[in-house]
Parts: sequence; structure tokens; C-alpha cells
Amino acid sequence: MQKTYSDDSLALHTDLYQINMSESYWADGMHERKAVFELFFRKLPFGNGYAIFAGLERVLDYLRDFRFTESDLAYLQEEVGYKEDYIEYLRTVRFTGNVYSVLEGELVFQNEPLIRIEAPLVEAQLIETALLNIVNYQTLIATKASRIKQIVKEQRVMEFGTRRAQEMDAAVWGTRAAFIGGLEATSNVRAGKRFGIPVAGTHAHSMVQAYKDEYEAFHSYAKRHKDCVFLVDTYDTLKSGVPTAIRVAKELGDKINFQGIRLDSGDIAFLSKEARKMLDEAGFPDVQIVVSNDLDEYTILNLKAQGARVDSWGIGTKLITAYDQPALGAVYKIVAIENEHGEMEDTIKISGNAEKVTTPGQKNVYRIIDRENGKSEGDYIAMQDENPADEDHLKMFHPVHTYVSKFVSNFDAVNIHHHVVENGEIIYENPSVQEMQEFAAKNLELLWDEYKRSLNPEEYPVDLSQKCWDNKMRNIQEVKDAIQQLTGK
Ligand SMILES: Nc1ncnc2c1ncn2[C@@H]1O[C@H](COP(=O)(O)OP(=O)(O)OP(=O)(O)O)[C@@H](O)[C@H]1O
Ligand SMILES: O=P(O)(O)OC[C@H]1O[C@H](OP(=O)(O)OP(=O)(O)O)[C@H](O)[C@@H]1O
Ligand SMILES: O=C(O)c1cccnc1
Repeated sequence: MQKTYSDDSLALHTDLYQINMSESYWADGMHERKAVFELFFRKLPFGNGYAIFAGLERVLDYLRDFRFTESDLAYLQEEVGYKEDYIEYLRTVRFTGNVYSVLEGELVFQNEPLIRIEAPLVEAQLIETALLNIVNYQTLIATKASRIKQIVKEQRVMEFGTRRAQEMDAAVWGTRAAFIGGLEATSNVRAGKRFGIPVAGTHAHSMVQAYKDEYEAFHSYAKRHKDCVFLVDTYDTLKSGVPTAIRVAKELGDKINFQGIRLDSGDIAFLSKEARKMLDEAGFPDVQIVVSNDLDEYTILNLKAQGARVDSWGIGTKLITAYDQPALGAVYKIVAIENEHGEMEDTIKISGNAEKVTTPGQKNVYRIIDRENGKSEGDYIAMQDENPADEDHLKMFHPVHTYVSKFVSNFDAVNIHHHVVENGEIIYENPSVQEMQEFAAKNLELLWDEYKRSLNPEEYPVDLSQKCWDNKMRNIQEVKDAIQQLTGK
């Protein structure tokens, strides 16, 4: 049986090791040392050429409310076994740091910091798991939705996935992320109420079956709903469903707004073309054809290639569960820490895989935009004391294959990190989800089509400044020297 608590909090929504590490920092008096962590992913999802960032609003809510409540502390002491003195310390912990983040709807790419946390070590450590949990899922779903929207283009897409989502939280926050990525509406009413997303829906086969025949069911639906989209595939789409929808619409005339029919099984290309002919011949050329049934960007592209006459798409399972890639894989890495003399020192994690070596130091991400054509040349990661906007010419080179390089001039360098939390205070006001969606759409205009195609897109450059690269090499050398001194190898 589950236990419920009136003062439940999200502070325990973390991995045990975060609390264990924090205990050591605290016991050794290191907990107040300033630390810098970065959240980033190494590989774009779905083989896409870009990702759409989402999750900041929930991250800010989480940081604002971060505290261990009395029932959290009692659990940690009585059930997990932490000692009284550490529990007393945990009672005082709040998030007091600074957060720099890209905004929701921003285009983001591999190996660039999406969020930078500068905070006392304990605080920065304790929040890792929740931040990754939020950003990994929401960014994944916003990106999947954007891929779908790139294929669907100006047609309408509705999110229908709640019944298949990984439980309730994923349904609601996933719907929000999908809307940021470009969908028009959702069937999830709670998400509509909470975030102001337009809600939309038709009806299910159960209604037709409950009334036994389509004629009764459509009539009954129309009695209470002026806007009607009739589901026509319960028995036989072309012999029964479509003709019955037409018959009811003709009988009711102006009393209803016959918006459309929905197809949910069978050969969508064939059925939509036949249904279109029947609707046109019956004098309903503006009535829309809505389709659903295990759709994703691949099936939609294929249906379009077959000339399917579809006006509106309902997409559930494959969007809300990110069916073809269920996790993003963003990580959270420490890049600098205050030493015992109060100075900030860079820190690095070495790996046999060059792509996995972290990039040390406090950094910003700049989007380098060509002033002539308004397109982005790539992203440029620079140390905090650098400003590429001051340069006339910028050398951009691949961070691993450094011979791949170009010079850029006549550019704007836009810092995509925003200061959103200052000493624990949230200093950023979340825009509406509509504004986030518009922001995402506007950002996509910065990209050449080569980066936006869904299959084998060009790799968008994410480069390090020379100073950043030199600093990384120096840090690698220092680690090597230290190992050699220790081992003689
Ligand atoms: N013309 C088409 N070309 C390619 N894929 C299609 C076409 N028509 C439908 N599909 C897709 O094929 C799959 C068909 O799945 P399935 O066989 O489970 O559906 P169904 O039998 O028609 O319907 P249901 O089982 O829901 O009654 C769905 O993912 C659907 O979107
Ligand atoms: O197919 P999705 O993209 O997940 O979209 C949501 C689906 O949910 C509904 O039916 P449900 O799947 O519950 O039943 P059905 O397959 O028997 O129609 C609806 O008819 C869609 O087909
Ligand atoms: O409104 C609909 O047609 C709908 C909603 C959720 C899932 N499938 C269909």
C-alpha cells in the first residue's frame, strides 16, 4: 500500500547517490564551494538535425520549491538511516544559485550546454537527477513533434496520446512539449486547462457501438454538438460510414457545422481518396478528412507520397512515447569548482572516446548568424570572458576534427543563454505556450533546409572558440601529467 503525505515534495525525486555525495561534501566542509555544472546531450534524437528545447518552466518551479519537508527528513533519518546532524543540515538546504538557460522553443544541438548551474556544490549536485528527468523527456517530445510538423507542414496536427503515454505526468507535460514543437491542439483536457493549449476531439467507435448504428449515433452527437467530425470506420467506411455521415449532414443542414469525418483503420491513402470523392460529389468540398491510427512522420510522408487526401492528423502513441527513440540521454557534468583558496578551477572528465571528454570552464553558447542571409552559420562555445560579437572574423572549427574549419565575417553573435535564476530568485517570466511555439517556428527559419530534412540531415556545426579548445587541451595535459607523476607511466 502506498503512503501519502500532506507535505510531500520533489526534493526526494532524485537518486540516492546525490544525497550520499552531498553528505560527504557537507561532512568535509566543501558543500558551500561554488560549483559550475552544465546540462547537455551528445547526440541528437531520431537522427534529426536539431532539437527543440523544452522543460524550463518545470525546472524553475522545481528550483523555487526545492526543500526537504518534515516527512522527507523523517524518511531519510528513520528509513534510510542518515544521522541527525546531516538531517539538521538538509532541513536548511534551499536552491540559492544562479541558472543560465536557453529558452523553451530554442533550437539546440549536440555537445552544447543547454543549462548552466552555478551554485554551492551541494545544491548543484542535489538537483541533477530532476533536471535531467524534466529536460530529457520534454526536449525529446518537442523535437519529435517538430519532426512531424516539418512533414505535415501547414496541415493541422492534434495530439491524441494520453492513453498510451508513460503515465499521467508524461501525458500532460508531453502534450505541452508537443505543442511547443508545433502541434495545433490536444485531446488532453487537463493539459488544455493547465497550459492554455487548444483542445480538440471527435468521438470513438464505442459511441457508434453503443447506439448500435451509425445513423443514430451521428444524429445523437449532432444534437448536442454543433461542430461535428463523424468517425466513419466502425463497420464499413465506404459502404456505410461516409454515406451515413453525408445523409445526417444533409438532414441537419445549417443546424450543424459538418466539419469532417475521421478514418481510423484500413488503407488510409485509398480510403481518403474515395471519401474525398464522395464528399465532393455530395456538395461538401470543405468538409475535412481527419485520420489517425499509429501515425508518425514516416507513415505521414508515405501517405502524402501516395496522394492521400488528408486535411488533419491525429497522432498518439508514436509521438507521446517517442516510440522510435524513447530517451534523449542528456547528461549533467561539473566543469568548474572553487578550490580551498576561494579561486575557481576548471575540471575535466577524460574518456577514451574523444566526443565524451568534457569541455572545462564557464562558457556561453553563441549562435552565429550571417547578417546578409539571416541564416545561422553554427553555434560557437566561448569562455565566459570572451565575446565573439567583438570580433570581425571568427574562425569556426570542428571540436574533434579540427581541420574542418571556416572563417565567418559580417555576423551577429547571439548569446542563447539567459540568466533565469539569480541567487535563488527566479528572474524570468515564462511566456505562454503559444509564444514558445512561435519562438520555435521563428528559430527554425534560421536553419538552412539541409539541417531540417528528416532523413540524413547535414551536421550543424557546434564549435569551440580557440581559447576554449586550448583550455581543454591544457586540462587534458594536466591530468596526463598528474597520472604520470603518480604512476611513472
Ligand atoms: N496507405 C497506407 N500506406 C502506408 N501505411 C498505411 C496506409 N494506410 C494505413 N497505414 C498504416 O498502416 C498501419 C495499419 O495498422 P493496422 O493493420 O493495425 O491497422 P488496421 O488493421 O487498418 O486498423 P485497426 O487494427 O486499428 O482496426 C497503421 O500504422 C496505419 O497508419
Ligand atoms: O493510434 P494512435 O496514434 O496511438 O492515436 C490514438 C488512437 O487512439 C484511439 O484508438 P485506440 O487506439 O484506443 O483504439 P483502436 O486502435 O482500436 O482504434 C484512436 O482511434 C487512435 O487510433
Ligand atoms: O478525439 C479523438 O478523435 C481521439 C482522442 C484521443 C484518442 N483518439 C482519438
